[in-house]
Amino acid sequence: MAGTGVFCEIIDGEVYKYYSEGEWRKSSSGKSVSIVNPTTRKTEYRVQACTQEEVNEVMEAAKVAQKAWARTPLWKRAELLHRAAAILKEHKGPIAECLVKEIAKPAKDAISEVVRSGDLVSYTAEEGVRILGEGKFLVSDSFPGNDRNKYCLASKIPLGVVLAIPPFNYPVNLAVSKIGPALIAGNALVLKPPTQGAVAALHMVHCFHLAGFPKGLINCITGKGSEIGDFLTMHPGVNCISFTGGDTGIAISKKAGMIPLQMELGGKDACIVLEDADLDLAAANIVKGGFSYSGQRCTAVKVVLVIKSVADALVEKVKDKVEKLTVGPPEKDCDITPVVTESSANFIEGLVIDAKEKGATFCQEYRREGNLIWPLLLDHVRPDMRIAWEEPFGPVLPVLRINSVEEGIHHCNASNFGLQGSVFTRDINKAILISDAMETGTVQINSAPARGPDHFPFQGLKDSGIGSQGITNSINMMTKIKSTVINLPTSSYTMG
Ligand SMILES: NC(=O)C1=CN([C@@H]2O[C@H](COP(=O)(O)OP(=O)(O)OC[C@H]3O[C@@H](n4cnc5c(N)ncnc54)[C@H](OP(=O)(O)O)[C@@H]3O)[C@@H](O)[C@H]2O)C=CC1
Ligand SMILES: O=C(O)C(O)COP(=O)(O)O
Repeated sequence: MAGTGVFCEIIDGEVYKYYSEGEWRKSSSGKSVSIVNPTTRKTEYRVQACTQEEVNEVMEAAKVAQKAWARTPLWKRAELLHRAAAILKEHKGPIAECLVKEIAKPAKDAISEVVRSGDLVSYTAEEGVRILGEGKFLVSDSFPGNDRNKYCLASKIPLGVVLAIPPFNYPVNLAVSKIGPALIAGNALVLKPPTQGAVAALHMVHCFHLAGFPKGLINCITGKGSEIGDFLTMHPGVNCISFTGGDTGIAISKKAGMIPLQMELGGKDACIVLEDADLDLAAANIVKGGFSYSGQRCTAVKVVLVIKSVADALVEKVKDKVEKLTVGPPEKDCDITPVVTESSANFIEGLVIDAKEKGATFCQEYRREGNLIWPLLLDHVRPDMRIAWEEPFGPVLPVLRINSVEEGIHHCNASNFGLQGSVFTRDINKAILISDAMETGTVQINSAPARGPDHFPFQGLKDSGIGSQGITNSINMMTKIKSTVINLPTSSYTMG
């Protein structure tokens, strides 16, 4: 059970502690932030509302710990990460329990998130050993006018302190996807978990604590992003920010100093279905892509663009599958569970009402109880409706009927987002041309958008992000190149 057994030291009475200098502490603010269970809409947990002084302490501790960590052999860093991954998986039960209660993630998916996180950390350790264990050796005579008298040794060095800010929908997985790469590359880390999901994240941090990482190397500050966010992201002690979330990321990128930024933001992933598509395959992927975790994934299918001649058939197949989705509490492992907050449910409802007023066809009756919204397919959506462009982050999926592939590509590229897209066709040549034309970070051919497998590059264009994630890219992003040039008194040619 959460907060008990090996986790008993992370809680004080009713309030979870924050993690600083290798210890679980109570904030001197005397204030806490409540986490409301999306299903019961009652306070489930409380976390510390950390102060600016506590942020300063954590940054100072991280800076000191990083220096020693950078001198720790790479294989030892990897060994500790493997240990943390094993502990994380061993304690998947209580961590998943928090995900169910804090963010209403269906029970099975909650377990999968923790297991996937353990695997991610292990893979990161192995990949780090491979890619950080080698550098580049360059010689000068390949550039015009130079003799072979300079040898350049280029290697990857840590950045310093990485600030990691994940979103509510993957509070554990999108935290470790930042923590793992930061640590293997020799950085220290300050985590600011999302408020909804903070307790799951604190349990995950404790697994790193139990693995025996040095004091101060990993830290976790809790509190509302709107209150301590700016202080954290503009803190002079931060050398890199890795953020996943919504528009907040755009604001952060404008305020942050001259430091590397990794931003994974929103998406409006389009699914283009051509007349020659396997409609059963397309329908299955549209339902899985559009409705898993109730549509609260940045990579969810968020708009279907289907060629008119096959639209009736596709909509019918999707509708049949939507009607089979189970709706209810996450504890019962239902497909559709309550969305994360009441304000999120209100926002989704606003998009639905707008579509209704402008004449969209409702394939199901709209139904809502509290934060629970029944899955809804909206047909005959037109570009003048908000839902054609905005990201509901909920179980509501619009279908736009298109006359041509060009119209579909135009709609996709007119969006300010550019995360992923997908295309369904049996013609691989057409699929490649469409993929090239879509202004998105990834295009999936004959499958729904998805971030994983976690070692694949994952990036958004336009307002969907800066830089690229995926294990290898994140490790590289959290390092700098350092060159040492050996200047020889005379040119030297091997075997020359
Ligand atoms: N591209 C991707 O990989 C993903 C994108 N997303 C996008 O994220 C959005 C939903 O996630 P959500 O968690 O609500 O996103 P938010 O942008 O609201 O929050 C993300 C994180 O930022 C924190 N935060 C809030 N304000 C600040 C601030 N001023 N400074 C620093 N940090 C701050 C939040 O903390 P707190 O909770 O305390 O407010 C949370 O930890 C959707 O738009 C979705 O598309 C989500 C997942 C993945
Ligand atoms: O946070 C998200 O929504 C993602 O990064 C998507 O991850 P997924 O494709 O594995 O659900």
